[in-house]
Amino acid sequence: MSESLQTERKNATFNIKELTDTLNGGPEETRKRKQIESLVFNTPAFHRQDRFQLSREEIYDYSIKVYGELIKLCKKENIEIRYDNPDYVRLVGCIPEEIPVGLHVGMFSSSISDQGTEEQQKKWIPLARNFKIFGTYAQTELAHGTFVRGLETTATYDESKQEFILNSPTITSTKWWPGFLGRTSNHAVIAAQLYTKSKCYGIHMFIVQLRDLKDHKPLPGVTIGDIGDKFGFDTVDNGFLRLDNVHIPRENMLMKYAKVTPEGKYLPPTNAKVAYSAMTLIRVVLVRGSAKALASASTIAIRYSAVRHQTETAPGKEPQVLDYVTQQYKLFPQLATALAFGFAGNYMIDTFNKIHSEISSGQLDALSELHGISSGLKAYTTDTATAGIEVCRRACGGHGYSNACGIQHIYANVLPCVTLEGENTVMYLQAASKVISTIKRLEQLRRSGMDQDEAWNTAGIELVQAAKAHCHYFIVKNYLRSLEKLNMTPSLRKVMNSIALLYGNYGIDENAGDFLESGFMTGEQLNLVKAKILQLLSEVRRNAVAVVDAFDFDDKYLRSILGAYDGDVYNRLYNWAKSSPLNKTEVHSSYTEYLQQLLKSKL
Ligand SMILES: CC(C)(COP(=O)(O)OP(=O)(O)OC[C@H]1O[C@@H](n2cnc3c(N)ncnc32)[C@H](O)[C@@H]1OP(=O)(O)O)[C@@H](O)C(=O)NCCC(=O)NCCSC(=O)CCCC(=O)O
Ligand SMILES: Cc1cc2nc3c(=O)[nH]c(=O)nc-3n(C[C@H](O)[C@H](O)[C@H](O)COP(=O)(O)OP(=O)(O)OC[C@H]3O[C@@H](n4cnc5c(N)ncnc54)[C@H](O)[C@@H]3O)c2cc1C
Repeated sequence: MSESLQTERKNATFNIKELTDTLNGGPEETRKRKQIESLVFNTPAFHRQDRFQLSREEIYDYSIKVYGELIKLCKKENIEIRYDNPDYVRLVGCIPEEIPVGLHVGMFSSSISDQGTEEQQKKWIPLARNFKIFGTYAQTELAHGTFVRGLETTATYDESKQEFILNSPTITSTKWWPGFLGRTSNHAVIAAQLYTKSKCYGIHMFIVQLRDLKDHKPLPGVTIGDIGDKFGFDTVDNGFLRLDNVHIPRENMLMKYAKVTPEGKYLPPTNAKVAYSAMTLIRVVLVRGSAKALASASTIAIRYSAVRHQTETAPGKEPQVLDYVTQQYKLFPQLATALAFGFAGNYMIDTFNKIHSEISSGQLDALSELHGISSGLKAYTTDTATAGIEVCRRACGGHGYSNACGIQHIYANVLPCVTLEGENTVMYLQAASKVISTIKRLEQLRRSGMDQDEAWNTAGIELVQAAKAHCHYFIVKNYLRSLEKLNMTPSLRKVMNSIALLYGNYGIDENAGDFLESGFMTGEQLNLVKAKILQLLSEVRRNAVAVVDAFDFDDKYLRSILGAYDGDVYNRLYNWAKSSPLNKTEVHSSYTEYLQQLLKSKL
């Protein structure tokens, strides 16, 4: 155990277990979480020491093995695999890999339970829940992702056979990106333009079988595969799919809201946007996911900064890098942001569950509001978390560039979230319409003679800025309100208040121009904010390691040599390097192949 970390933990002014329980929702919640997590951390199949030295194919193979182990574990422990089952959420939450269950449960099954009729749910949900089928959610195409109304895949109703014919009419209509589509899934919920009696009724959702359940071979008319290597998400076979007049029964159209009768008559839904519900759920989940990812990166960087000593500030005195104010200014706002986003994630899940039950009972009024806030917060938290995670990685210096750091994999897994489930710029624009000052700008542009679309596009930059400000304001307000509601001992409350004040003041400092431009604050007041930040950094310094300890991430989840709980960084780093496949032999074969000839040649 690193002496520096021991001292940090001894100096803490609050009880770490109390904060862990507070963040988990109480001691009983902590107990349940740790009990469930121990199932994963004590199962060797879920962990590979050489995970970051595998090829793409080996990594995919490993992810499918983990998928199978997870399903077996859930069956053995009688944990129902539903996105609204807390034990299931705890279980998948401690597996730091993207595995197929996420899309199968979070989008494929949830689309059917949200938009399928009773009969359709009775037929398909048990098959999905018992993993008799593996599903994904195939909406995005090669040429369209954001513009859902512009998707080109067609579903044409054939009255004589009472079937839909699914077709990819152009190369650009090829489904492209859906997770676990390329090799894993044998079914998909597919978004397609519905045609009946030669009329188009827009995007609707259809259950389509893609592969044979006996030998997993693609069915006739189905061309399917992996889209190739990516920036990250290397466990995921994001796929492509082309459909050549694939016939499905009429009953495979999700018909809780919109319907097509056997005679081919289209019956519209009360709200066309209910078809988009699966996207909203994932956006809500991504808010909490961003918080967890930033908390993980903060844990690694702050522990490492407490262990790392660098540069003499006085003869013979080499301080911890965590004592440098610049290091504190990098890391403590990330820690504060992770806490703020955690509270925002809790709010979003509670709000989603409340509105979701209203929507399920047919009350659709709050759908638009839920869409606006979930889109805005998804964009704001994923943008901010990815940037903050990279700040944490850089704060680890040279070792931050080694895969032994562990932050790279957190970053690579969060980075696509700024695009998937709605490209962030476009998502901001879904919350901006609620911000008054921007509306005034739009009205001014309209008065100048522009039409709505032109005015909207011209005001786009301000719209996005307004949406970011709106989300930031919401997160600060929710953070303070959440702290007020929590029972905490005075010592813990003092620490949490300092961190919350740091988050608020840091946000003002980061956006000082907006506060000056709007006349909301003067230069003098902004200087007070800067002074307050310095004071808060020194307050947080004493407890920073203890606060990240309270997140209670197991070393097996963090997979970080720099951020391990015992802080034994240098021995671990040396052993990790020695285990690298490149060091298997004293002399690498390339020597005899190439270098030796070079040495001998008469160049
Ligand atoms: C861009 C918009 C938001 C709007 O598109 P548009 O063509 O401009 O307009 P529209 O379709 O006629 O809609 C305008 C209207 O529809 C509303 N709306 C839009 N989306 C939703 C929603 N989700 N819930 C509830 N309401 C929604 C909007 O608020 C508009 O309402 P309004 O007419 O103003 O009252 C929408 O199409 C959209 O969400 N695009 C992003 C596509 C997306 O998120 N794709 C995700 C694919 S699945 C995925 O990435 C999974 C990754 C998971 C993983 O890998 O783990
Ligand atoms: C790792 C990963 C996993 C994914 N998984 C799935 C999945 O499981 N299922 C699925 O269906 N899809 C999936 N997707 C696709 C994802 O949902 C889309 O990529 C995403 O919705 C963005 O759409 P796009 O790619 O068309 O980007 P585009 O919209 O083409 O974005 C390109 C640029 O255009 C800008 N832009 C576009 N429209 C507007 C506008 N109206 N106003 C202003 N600017 C605009 C954007 O801001 C962006 O800067 C996945 C993608 C990734 C990266």
